[in-house]
Amino acid sequence: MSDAATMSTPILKLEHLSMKFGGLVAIGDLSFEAKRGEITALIGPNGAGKTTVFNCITGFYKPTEGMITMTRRDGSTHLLERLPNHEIPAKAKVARTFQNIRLFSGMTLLENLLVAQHNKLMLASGYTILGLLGFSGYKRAAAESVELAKYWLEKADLIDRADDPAGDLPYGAQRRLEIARAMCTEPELLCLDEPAAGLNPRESLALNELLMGIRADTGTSILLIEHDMSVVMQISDHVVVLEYGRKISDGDPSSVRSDPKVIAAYLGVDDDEVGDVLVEVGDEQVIEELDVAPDPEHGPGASSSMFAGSVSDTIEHSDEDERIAVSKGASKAAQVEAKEARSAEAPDTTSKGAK
Ligand SMILES: Nc1ncnc2c1ncn2[C@@H]1O[C@H](COP(=O)(O)OP(=O)(O)OP(=O)(O)O)[C@@H](O)[C@H]1O
Repeated sequence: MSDAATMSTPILKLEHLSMKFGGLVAIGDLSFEAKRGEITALIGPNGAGKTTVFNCITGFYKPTEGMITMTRRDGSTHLLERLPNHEIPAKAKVARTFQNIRLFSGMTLLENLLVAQHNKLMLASGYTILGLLGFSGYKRAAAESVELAKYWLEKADLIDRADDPAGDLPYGAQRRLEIARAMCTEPELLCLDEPAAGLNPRESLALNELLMGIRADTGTSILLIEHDMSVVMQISDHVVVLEYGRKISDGDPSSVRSDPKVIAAYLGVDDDEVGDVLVEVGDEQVIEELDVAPDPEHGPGASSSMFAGSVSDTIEHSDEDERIAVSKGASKAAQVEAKEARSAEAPDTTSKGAK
C-alpha cells in the first residue's frame, strides 16, 4: 500500500458494536472510525461505556454484537472480536494502558521495558535454552531490545532513572513509563485509558508532549479515553462522545466542544455551569437551544461537576422485561434532540399573527 493510501484508510473501524452485561446495555449500536496517524479521543460522562469499548477492542471482552476491524500498514485486516486476546498485540499490533497503573514496581525502568519485548526475545531464542545461551540471533535481538528501551526512556524523559525501581518514580513519570512500555511493543494503534488522571499541570504538559511526539515521530495512531479536557482539546484530531453507551457526537475538537448535546450530557441542562461553558464556547445560539426544563428525578442536574451523574444514578430497572433501561429524560443529549424536534414541528405562530 502506498503511504497516501495508507494514511487515508481508517486504522480502526467499529461497526454496530453492542456489549450487554445481563440486562445492562453498556454499549449500544456504536459505530465510529479512527484514522491512521491521528489522535482520536473517546470522551463521555462516567459510566458512558468508554472503558468497555477499550475492553472490546483489546479482547478483554467479546462484544455481544458488531465488528471491530483493524487495518495494518501492510494492508492486512484483523477482526479484533474474533482474535484471542493474547494475539491482539502481536498480530493486530494494538497496545493499551490501563486506568490504574500496572507496572512491575520492584523492577527497574529498563527491565520493565525489556519485559514488554519478551515475545520478540523468545522468538529469537527459538524457544530453547541453547538459543538463549548461544544463538547470535538472540544476542542481536537482545541488544536491539535494550536500544529500543533506551530510545523510549529518552522520549519519555526518563533515561536518567533507567536503573531505578519503577515504584520509586513520581506518579506522572510512572504514567509516561507505561506509555514507553507500550511503545516498546511497536504498536500501530496505542489505546490509552485516562493517561492524564491524577496528573498536575506540569505532568499533563509532559504527557501531551510525549503523545504528540509519538504521533509525529512514529505515525502511531492513538485512541485516548480522557476526562481532562485540556489534554483532549489540545492534542486530539478527532473526538467521539459517548453517553449511555451511544454516540452523541463525532467530529473535530471545536465542533464537538460547541455541540449542545455534548454540553448537555456533561453538565446536565439548566445547570449553573452551563452558562460558564457557553461563555467559553462563545455561542449564544447554544444557550437558547439548551433552554430545556431540568428533570428533577434523573441525571446530574443538581451537580455542577463536569462529569457528574454515574449511570447507576440515572438508570432504572424495568421489571417487565428484566432489562435495565435508561429512563426517559436521563439522557441530556436526548433532551436537546427532543427540543430541536419540537421546535421543527411547532407551527410558525409569528407569521400567522402578522396576517
Ligand atoms: N464486567 C462488567 N459487568 C457488569 N457491568 C459492567 C462491567 N463492565 C462495565 N460495566 C458497566 O457498563 C457501564 C459502562 O462502564 P464503563 O466502565 O465502560 O464506563 P466508562 O465510560 O469507562 O466510565 P468511567 O469514566 O467512570 O471510567 C457501567 O454501567 C458499568 O457499571
